[in-house]
Amino acid sequence: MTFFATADAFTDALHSLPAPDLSASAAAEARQAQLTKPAGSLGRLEEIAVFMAQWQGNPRPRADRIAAVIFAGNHGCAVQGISAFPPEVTEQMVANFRDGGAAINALTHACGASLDVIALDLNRPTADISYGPAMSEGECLDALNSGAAAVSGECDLLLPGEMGIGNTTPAAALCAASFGGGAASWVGRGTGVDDATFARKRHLVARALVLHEQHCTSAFEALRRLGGREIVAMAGAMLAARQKRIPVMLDGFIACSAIAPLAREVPGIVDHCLAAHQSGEGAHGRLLAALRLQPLLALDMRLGEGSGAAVAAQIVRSALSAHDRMATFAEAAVAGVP
Ligand SMILES: Cc1cc2ncn([C@H]3O[C@H](COP(=O)(O)O)[C@@H](O)[C@H]3O)c2cc1C
Ligand SMILES: O=C(O)c1cccnc1
Repeated sequence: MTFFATADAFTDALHSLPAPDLSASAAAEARQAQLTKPAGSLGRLEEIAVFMAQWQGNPRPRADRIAAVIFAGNHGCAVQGISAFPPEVTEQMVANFRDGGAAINALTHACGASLDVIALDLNRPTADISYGPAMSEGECLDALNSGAAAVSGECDLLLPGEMGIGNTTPAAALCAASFGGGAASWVGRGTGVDDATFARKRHLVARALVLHEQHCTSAFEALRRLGGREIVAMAGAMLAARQKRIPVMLDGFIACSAIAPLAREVPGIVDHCLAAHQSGEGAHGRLLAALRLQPLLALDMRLGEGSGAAVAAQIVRSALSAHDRMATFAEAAVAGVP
């Protein structure tokens, strides 16, 4: 199904985002004020309940149907040796996801989420971003549409994840093109690369920026030139979720890099997103700050796959359980504020 027929259609969608339902959030805030606890004592759990209410348009929001979707893609630049693992691991991990053996399988099981795995042309890597654009316009649109098509309307919370050996490199390039600072500010150790590989990554991103940075005048063009199919698909899924008012739990550095060019163009695109955690990838803290998001967790995870999002989804479930199940002062006959 085609959600974005052209680059302009994608840009138009980005510039006409639905607003939150403020009557639902006001009703949720009013309920929080009546629950049997001192005001504010559940801290950010209270904010999460109100956040979920305003996007679901429901003063008693639900987290029964949590959907994780992993997008997988391969990267032309991976042949330069920029990961601690070889590119064939992308496809092998897709098989592992389908067999149920990966971290994300265990973590979605723990939080009660469904898991879809969408492999995007794994035998056709993107072009090397240090030599030219990663994708043609048509290829970029295909990836955006694959992402958008993966978002079911029957979903309370979306957890976009990714798998793509080498993808911390295009992710760093997207961050630099979106927020400045150059390669040195954004390139990190990914799967745990040694010093020589780290230097190669920085060099590759610096070259890609020389080639593309001045042409990244729109979110679409940044995604097309510097992204990868799985990264672009996450961006498409995040935008489609917003169009359906489905809240999104952002995972680590790579998931956040997907929304970075969109946020540079329209900062409010992150309003329906929560940041699950601060990843161990060095630049993730800087990226969260640029997106103006406060992570829920800091567990030194640095995996991707949507793993941090699946852990943080349990916090959302806790927040909504308290919001829905607690008694009010009146119901419990507890003396409230005089
Ligand atoms: C076995 C394995 C499972 C993974 N699951 C996620 N990633 C993560 O590591 C990759 C990014 O790091 P880099 O840029 O250094 O290649 C992505 O595939 C990301 O999802 C994995 C990596 C490996 C090796
Ligand atoms: O934060 C992430 O998303 C991440 C970091 C390192 C490797 N893979 C993913």
